[in-house]
Amino acid sequence: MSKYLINGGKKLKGELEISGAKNAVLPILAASVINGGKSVINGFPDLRDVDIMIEILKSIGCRVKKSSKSIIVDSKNIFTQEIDESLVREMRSSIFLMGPMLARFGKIKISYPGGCEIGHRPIDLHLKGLREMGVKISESHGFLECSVDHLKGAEIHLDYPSVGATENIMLSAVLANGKTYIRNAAKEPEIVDLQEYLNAMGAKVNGAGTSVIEIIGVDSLSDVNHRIIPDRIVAGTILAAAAITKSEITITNVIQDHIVSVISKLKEVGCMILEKENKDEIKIIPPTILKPVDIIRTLPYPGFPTDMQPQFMSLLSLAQGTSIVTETVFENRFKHTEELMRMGAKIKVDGRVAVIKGVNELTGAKVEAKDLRGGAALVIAGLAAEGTTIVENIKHIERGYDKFDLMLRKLGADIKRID
Ligand SMILES: CC(=O)N[C@H]1[C@@H](OP(=O)(O)OP(=O)(O)OC[C@H]2O[C@@H](n3ccc(=O)[nH]c3=O)[C@H](O)[C@@H]2O)O[C@H](CO)[C@@H](O)[C@@H]1O
Ligand SMILES: C=C(OP(=O)(O)O)C(=O)O
Repeated sequence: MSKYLINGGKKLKGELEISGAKNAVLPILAASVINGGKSVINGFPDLRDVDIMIEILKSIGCRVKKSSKSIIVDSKNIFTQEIDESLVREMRSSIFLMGPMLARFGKIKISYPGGCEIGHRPIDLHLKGLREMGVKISESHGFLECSVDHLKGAEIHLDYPSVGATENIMLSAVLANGKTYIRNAAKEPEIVDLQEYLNAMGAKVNGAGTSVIEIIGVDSLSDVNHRIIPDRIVAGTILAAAAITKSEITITNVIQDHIVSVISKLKEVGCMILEKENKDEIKIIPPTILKPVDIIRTLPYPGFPTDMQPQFMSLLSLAQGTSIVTETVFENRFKHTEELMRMGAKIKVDGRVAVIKGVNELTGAKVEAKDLRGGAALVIAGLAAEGTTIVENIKHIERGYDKFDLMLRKLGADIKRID
């Protein structure tokens, strides 16, 4: 089991370029099966989840070439619509194959997906939307068997703006007969990136980034070349690492509009944020004393992202005063708190609310990553802690951060990956 060994207390410095977004590249890779041709995907992050998605694509007949610059997928010769169960269980995002496979072949057999245990994570909204487009779905022994003669456009209202359901419905609607409207759609930037990718292959999708998305079905799609947007969660994580270590750093390849809610909370803890004129660079100047925040409430975009909640818990553990964090998106996303407490943090959790009483210092300890962002939060805490921190089970962290140790070492951190 690999782990990170961190000697805390070192200041970070310098500049770091942010990688492409995991949550954009995963649905886009799944979407590459729709066109029956070539997709060239640039600016991708080199992650475990990306490799699993590539394995899935290869296992159904796609030719995939991954180099340091791009992933090229040729989906012409797909020979099966059954997705390997062991791969699907590795990663939640395998569910994104439903929409594209139904759009192209009218069928798919897939098991329920695995992934980080941050909540129950049902897929009822995905299935409801697909059923409204004419898909017949039978569920037995943990498998979903879906089929449709030809998808038909539909008016779909989501009870909750689910990111995955919005994307799966978009993906199935691009080749459907007629128009589809998704109302109460999720507005995350990764959905806008998916729209750009689909439209670049000839789809007609409008409105991504707002709560109503219109998709006009087309007959066929062509080859495509696309660059993935920067990862707003990696950007936020690095800014949080700078804040907790009181270090001035600059990040590049960041879209400031995508992290407004995170920047607003960094300002509340006392950080100065200098947004460079060319708009894809941010410099952070942290205060000498971190201030607590009254309220952080995770919400769908543009609200404060649930994927930044654990990292802020680490940060607020060292603030001078008491902060309150409410997790509204996932019901089980506080697993990192017990580990933070081993490092000296003072946190009380009651249901979906965590009360964090700032302490003067965190101390290095042996801790375990229980999920992706919770694991990143422990690394950040380790950077600021006195002494040595060992973060175990880092396979979770490597799902979402492209060489996290290297990234932090570039900024001067003392962190080593040990196999
Ligand atoms: C690959 C990807 O993009 N992952 C992101 C995506 O996950 P994901 O797409 O899974 O997140 P959703 O927006 O779907 O989930 C949000 C909430 O809706 C619930 N729900 C969702 C679907 C459904 O059919 N029924 C249902 O009840 C979930 O259990 C959860 O409580 O958005 C999350 C919320 O911003 C982020 O944390 C994840 O990083
Ligand atoms: C929960 C996350 O991702 P996923 O939906 O891939 O599990 C995340 O990125 O924090």
